[in-house]
Amino acid sequence: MNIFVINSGSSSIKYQMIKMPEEALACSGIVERIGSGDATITHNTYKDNEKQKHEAQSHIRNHVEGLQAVVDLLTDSKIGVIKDTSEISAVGHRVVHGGEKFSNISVVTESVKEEIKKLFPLAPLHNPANYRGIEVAEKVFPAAKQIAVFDTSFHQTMPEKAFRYAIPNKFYKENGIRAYGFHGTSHKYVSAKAEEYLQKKDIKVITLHLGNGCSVAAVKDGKCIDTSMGLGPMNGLVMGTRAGDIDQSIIFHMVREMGISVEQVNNILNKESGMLGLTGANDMRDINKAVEENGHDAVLAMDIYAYRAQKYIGSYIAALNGVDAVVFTAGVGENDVNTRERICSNLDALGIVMDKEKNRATGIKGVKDISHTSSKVKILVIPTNEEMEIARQCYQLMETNK
Ligand SMILES: Nc1ncnc2c1ncn2[C@@H]1O[C@H](COP(=O)(O)OP(=O)(O)O)[C@@H](O)[C@H]1O
Ligand SMILES: CC(=O)OP(=O)(O)O
Ligand SMILES: [Mg+2]
Repeated sequence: MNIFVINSGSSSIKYQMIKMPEEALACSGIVERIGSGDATITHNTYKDNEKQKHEAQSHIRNHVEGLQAVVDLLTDSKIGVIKDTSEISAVGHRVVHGGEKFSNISVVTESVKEEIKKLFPLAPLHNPANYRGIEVAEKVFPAAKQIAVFDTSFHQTMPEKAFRYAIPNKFYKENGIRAYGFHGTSHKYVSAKAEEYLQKKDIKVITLHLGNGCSVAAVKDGKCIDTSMGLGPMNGLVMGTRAGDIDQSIIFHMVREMGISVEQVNNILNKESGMLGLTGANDMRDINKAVEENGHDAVLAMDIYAYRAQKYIGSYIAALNGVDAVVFTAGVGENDVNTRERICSNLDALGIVMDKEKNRATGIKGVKDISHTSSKVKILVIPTNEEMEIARQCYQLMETNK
């Protein structure tokens, strides 16, 4: 069974086609800079685990044209992996916000789409793009079942003391204001991998998803008990362009005293803050370069980023009453040796000691154990695979609904 997984962003579409139950990746790719006039498609096909890269530049005005271009590659006479779109049984969509309605994956119906739409204000960078991805896929893959997999689902096991805010009850009861948490598909995937790697059940794991968006989760017996993101994917860790935790009075100060509109403040906190606001760059590769050149802003920004992560690790050790493993994942977590080293430094009192050489070792596929022999806690680098997790869940749903 072919499952096509879509992670639709505001100006990009990431996709993979996975054959299930073999879990064989047939192709993957990304359409970037949609609507800008110089959109690119990077499309990879896989044969005997060998990756072949095909790059194309194209005028792609919108998501419909983007996905249509991908379909042309999927069915291409030379590099195609299917003959017709009807060979795709299901399309799995990453949907970032599922609110309290969706603690599980869901076949897309008109009412599911309405619910996703209602959540636009809570995840303005993500849900509108995810919704558009669904609408486009319905046109491009009319024979396939459309399935939504929510970032929030994995966090629905959090106890009320973790997800409630200390604000008047009516805001929760009448307006659903609570912490939901995000990147759940990734936290679920890597925490399960940690269990598998340690060959131990019911372990306590702290998972750090450090990508463009960053979040940390405390996972006990495979269930999330707390996470750093809240009502929307804004708070918690310092991110590429998002501030993470701030004092709320900053917002009132900006609006009342500085005359900045609420909309602008939202934009500042979501798109102009985090590492971008502190250094002028949001990609850790550029910031690492600036650190090497002793740029003061870059060094300070790295310190702030790592210090925030350390504080969450400490508080989640308290929440879990101990920890067996700390897991790094996503673009920064998997690749940035300096950031991992900063985050794990000076945590020996908590039983966390990194082996710096193991941390810098390259060429290891799969799980990388970077803990020092003296470390009580395992420190693991585990590549996330949100698309595979989505494909697995879609396959299970298709099998049970047969
Ligand atoms: N080799 C690398 N070294 C350091 N950081 C990296 C490297 N590769 C990617 N990154 C970081 O990972 C980020 C992207 O992470 P990713 O998980 O792919 O994000 P998203 O899924 O949110 O787009 C980049 O912005 C960059 O900061
Ligand atoms: C929820 C979220 O922040 O997602 P991303 O990291 O893909 O931006
Ligand atoms: Mg991501």
